[in-house]
Amino acid sequence: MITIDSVTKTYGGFTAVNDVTFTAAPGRVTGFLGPNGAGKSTTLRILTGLTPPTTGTAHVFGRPFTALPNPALEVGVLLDASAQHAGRTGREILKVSQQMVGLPSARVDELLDLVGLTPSEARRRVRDYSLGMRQRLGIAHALLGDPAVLILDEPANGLDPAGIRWMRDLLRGYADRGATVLLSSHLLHEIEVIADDLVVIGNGHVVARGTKADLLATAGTHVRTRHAAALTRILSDAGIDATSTSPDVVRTTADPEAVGQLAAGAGIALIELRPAETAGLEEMFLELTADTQREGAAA
Ligand SMILES: Nc1ncnc2c1ncn2[C@@H]1O[C@H](COP(=O)(O)OP(=O)(O)OP(=O)(O)O)[C@@H](O)[C@H]1O
Repeated sequence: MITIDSVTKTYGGFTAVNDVTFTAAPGRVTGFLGPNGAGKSTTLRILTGLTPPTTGTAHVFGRPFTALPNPALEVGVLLDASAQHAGRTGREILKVSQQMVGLPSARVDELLDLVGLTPSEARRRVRDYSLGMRQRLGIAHALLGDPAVLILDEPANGLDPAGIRWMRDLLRGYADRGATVLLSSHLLHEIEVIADDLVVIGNGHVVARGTKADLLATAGTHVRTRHAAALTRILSDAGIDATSTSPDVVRTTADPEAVGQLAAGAGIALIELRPAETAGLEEMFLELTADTQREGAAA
């Protein structure tokens, strides 16, 4: 169980993480999403004791990470797959940790096998690893102590399609066996497929959190038109709840047929008209974080 309670982090006058609260529960994969610079890595660094919060608490199993007696046996962490000793071989990196944590030496081969690094790859120095191989080694390192909590920052980064599927199955298997899995990713499709719960962060604030099913099952109709403001006005005048969520998107509680008729009556051409529940994670993400998107900010 991971509990982040009212965590704020300021650097000088800049607030990187602002009153962030969420939990990640056992048996579930929690996806942590946000645009570049939203505060994901800072939150995960606070959670793993690398950065102190300015205020608030971040707990794993009810305690700060730094208070866990042998964290590697309880929490698997992958924050930066490139942050490994470049001059050591993959096997040596796992071996050092296996000895430090006090695990049987057979665990190293088990892990190499689990993450699909061959014996010859394991003998190569990490400086000669591809990004995907580093990522696999980083995942092996996180899983070494068979922890009940996994905290992974962009674990799919650099993996090929087969690798991404492998990782998805691996994390799903962990969660199904009762582990708490918290992962951040820019790969929204991956998160949409694997996550049970979502936390969306923008500009340091949590802008949405809940089960994926609840967050994606928004009732109503999604409309795209070059005349979003005019359509919103017409729907509102007809007593229908409608909001323009971005310059060319309108969300409304009316059904698609009613919206189509009102738009046709007003001579407004529609680009898209469909039930909102089919809207995917990408759309929800872009709408929720529209104010904080670099590209979207000027639109
Ligand atoms: N040590 C620091 N000093 C000053 N500002 C910092 C520091 N660390 C992070 N920040 C700022 O805090 C904000 C959040 O950064 P963070 O790395 O947490 O974002 P992120 O959501 O992980 O982004 P990305 O998806 O690009 O990795 C950014 O504006 C960043 O520049």
